[in-house]
Amino acid sequence: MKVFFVVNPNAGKKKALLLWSGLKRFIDIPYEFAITKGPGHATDIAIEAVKTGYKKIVAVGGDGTVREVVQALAYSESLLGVIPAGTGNDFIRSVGIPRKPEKALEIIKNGSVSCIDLLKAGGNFFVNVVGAGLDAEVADAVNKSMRLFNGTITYVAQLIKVLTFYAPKDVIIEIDGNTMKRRAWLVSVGNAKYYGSGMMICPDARVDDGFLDVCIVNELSKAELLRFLPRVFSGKHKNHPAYEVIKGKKVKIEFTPCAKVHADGDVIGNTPVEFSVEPGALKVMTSKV
Ligand SMILES: Nc1ncnc2c1ncn2[C@@H]1O[C@H](COP(=O)(O)OP(=O)(O)OP(=O)(O)O)[C@@H](O)[C@H]1O
Repeated sequence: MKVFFVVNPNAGKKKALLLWSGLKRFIDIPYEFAITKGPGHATDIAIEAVKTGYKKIVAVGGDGTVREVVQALAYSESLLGVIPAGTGNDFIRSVGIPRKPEKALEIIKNGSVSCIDLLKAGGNFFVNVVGAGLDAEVADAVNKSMRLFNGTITYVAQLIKVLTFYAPKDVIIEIDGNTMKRRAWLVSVGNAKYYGSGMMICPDARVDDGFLDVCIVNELSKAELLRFLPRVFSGKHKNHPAYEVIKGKKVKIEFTPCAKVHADGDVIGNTPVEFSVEPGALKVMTSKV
């Protein structure tokens, strides 16, 4: 079965091409590849590869590259493979794809196939976590910042800046027709567990359970929030009284005043927003789920 690799040279702070050059000598199966030329190109390449009949399409990049390739593979018979070459690589953490490129290549050659769910919003598919509120506001500030320092320093600096003006907001959340009102810092909707380079915001989310995990960080003081957030890396935040999880298939979120919406850390608009789960919509080459 011939394999097609979609390589994003911009991924991993532009180190993905070097990684790909090193990996090529380990590929002892028939394959073709293409290098992306800019945002959105990975989707076009993957659509063409599916049309041409390739059954295994491999994203060589980070979560952004995976997302672009997934737009072409959702509900198709073609399998997604991933060679992690990005910065955060959050998707592979949830589906059992190894971090080391050579080991991830083994999965492409001999791995098993898992059917996983996708998140859908506004006609687009997402693999990890979407949501609205504080985290989207911080993601926006980070993406617009000069990024003079490493990821964590930039994130913490922007979080502190955002906290000078941002406060919890009233939110109406509708999950499968049931409406609830909260005052919350943020609402995350997880297909998978991780976003933001290893933050386990939805620790109980499973990519193959047919449900979304709606995770709410309810109102707490700024001082308590700053103690809460570091615990998200280990998942220990889930026992905090301000944290709440509800599983569902269709979710509507409406903040007052409106809040920014993110998908895997990229701002995609403002609330109100609707998300749904697409059960088993993607076939992935993996060692386990
Ligand atoms: N040739 C290119 N030049 C510039 N940008 C590109 C090119 N090809 C793709 N891109 C864009 O690069 C962006 C970053 O890719 P990706 O998310 O895979 O890497 P990353 O940000 O390093 O990893 P992660 O999302 O896991 O942190 C994507 O938004 C994609 O659209």
